[in-house]
Amino acid sequence: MNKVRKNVREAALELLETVEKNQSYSNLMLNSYIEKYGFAGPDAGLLTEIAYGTLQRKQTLDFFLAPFLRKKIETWVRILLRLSLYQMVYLDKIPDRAIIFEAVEIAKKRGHQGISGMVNGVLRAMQRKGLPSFKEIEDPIERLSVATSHPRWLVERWLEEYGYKTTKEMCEANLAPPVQTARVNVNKASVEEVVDRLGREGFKIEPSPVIPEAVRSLKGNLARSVCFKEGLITIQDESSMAVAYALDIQKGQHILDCCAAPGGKTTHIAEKLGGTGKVTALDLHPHKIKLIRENAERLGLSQIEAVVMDSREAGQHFEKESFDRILVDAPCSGLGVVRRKPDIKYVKNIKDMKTLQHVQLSILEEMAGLLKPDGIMVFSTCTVDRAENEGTIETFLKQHPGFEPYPLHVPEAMENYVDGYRTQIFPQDFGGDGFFIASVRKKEME
Ligand SMILES: C[S@@+](CC[C@H](N)C(=O)[O-])C[C@H]1O[C@@H](n2cnc3c(N)ncnc32)[C@H](O)[C@@H]1O
Repeated sequence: MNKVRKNVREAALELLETVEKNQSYSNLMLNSYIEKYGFAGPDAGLLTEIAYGTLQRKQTLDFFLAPFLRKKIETWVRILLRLSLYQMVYLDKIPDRAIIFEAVEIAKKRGHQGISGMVNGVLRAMQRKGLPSFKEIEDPIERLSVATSHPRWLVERWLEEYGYKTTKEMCEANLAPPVQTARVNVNKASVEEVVDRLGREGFKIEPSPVIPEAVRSLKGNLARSVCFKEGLITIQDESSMAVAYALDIQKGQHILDCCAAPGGKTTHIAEKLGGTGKVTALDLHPHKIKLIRENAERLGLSQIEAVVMDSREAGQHFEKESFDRILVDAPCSGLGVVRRKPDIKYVKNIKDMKTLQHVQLSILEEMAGLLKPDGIMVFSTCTVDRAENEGTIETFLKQHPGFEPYPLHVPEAMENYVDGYRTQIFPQDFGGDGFFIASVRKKEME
């Protein structure tokens, strides 16, 4: 099928308008735009850079623009100004005159002469007069919020929960693009073999300093590698890889992964079982269960059974106390992954977090009955929020005297981040996603 040719910046404008209007997730939208307009290579890279960068720095760009805008402007014009300014300030490969020329052409096509003149005038004035300084913002909380483009309520919440230094480092780390990492399927190849093979495929690879079975890609998208197609690797963040360690897996065990799609952790668990035991993977949605099955097949992991099920009803389908280990990788606010999904920081709110905590507790509650005595249950989220993380697991422990904290197992390089039975990983710690992991044990006699 012939794809409609589209200019990269016009596509970026369209994508950002859709994200803003529908509050839809930028990472999903990006893939569909790349597909829709048939972008590849440098064009796909530039679209990603402009769309993510503009979204990531939205508040900062609006602060820069404010003194140059005299009246209210339409949303698409604001987005066009933001994405042009993003390129002028943060990308050094494209000359300003080319950026302004393109912005004016898009404005002409989309609007009338007046709008294109205004876009031209604003961008040229910014070029001439320079940008306002963050030093003009007296309130330190507001300054951090604007300079790092994190909503004020979130900065205030993190300041209260983690203090100024950690919050500032986290907000800054959230602006840096993540390094792509992959987990080696050690049942099929060693890390050295995979590093060597990916190197020969043209990728720039180094072994992970944090996770023994992981590699980092300094150049190239590993999802396009032959190693990926042959099931030698899985694209996964390093923090996420720590979760399977927490389960303290022994060969032959039956493990339940009750919020499993797309199966990043399910497949890691199965790899750790090394062809023994069984993993039962649940998720709410049939299309997501399909992803788990596809991943299991690609990796050659036959001991995974994926089932569509609401894990809050799992007690009706499985025998009581029938699993050796249970993973609750719960639905969460996702504030640990804003580097990958910048829209999260603008759309989530405290109400969402309370609702999610309620869901998390209902899932943990249902799972409690399915775990064998002496079994271990791990609760994890990809968020950074004390109430949602520590709050949920502490509430669970209070409500379930038959459970106790179990010392958290992590790879050696992560031991410094552990606090007894739990860890809150920040994006600035070793470059992984913000993640929370806690492990609890069911006492022998409940
Ligand atoms: C954080 S994601 C899981 C990521 C996955 N563990 C991985 O590593 O690839 C949470 C998942 O939980 C699923 N989910 C949410 N509520 C659920 C429920 N009540 N029962 C089963 N799955 C649920 C969502 O569909 C989503 O796929």
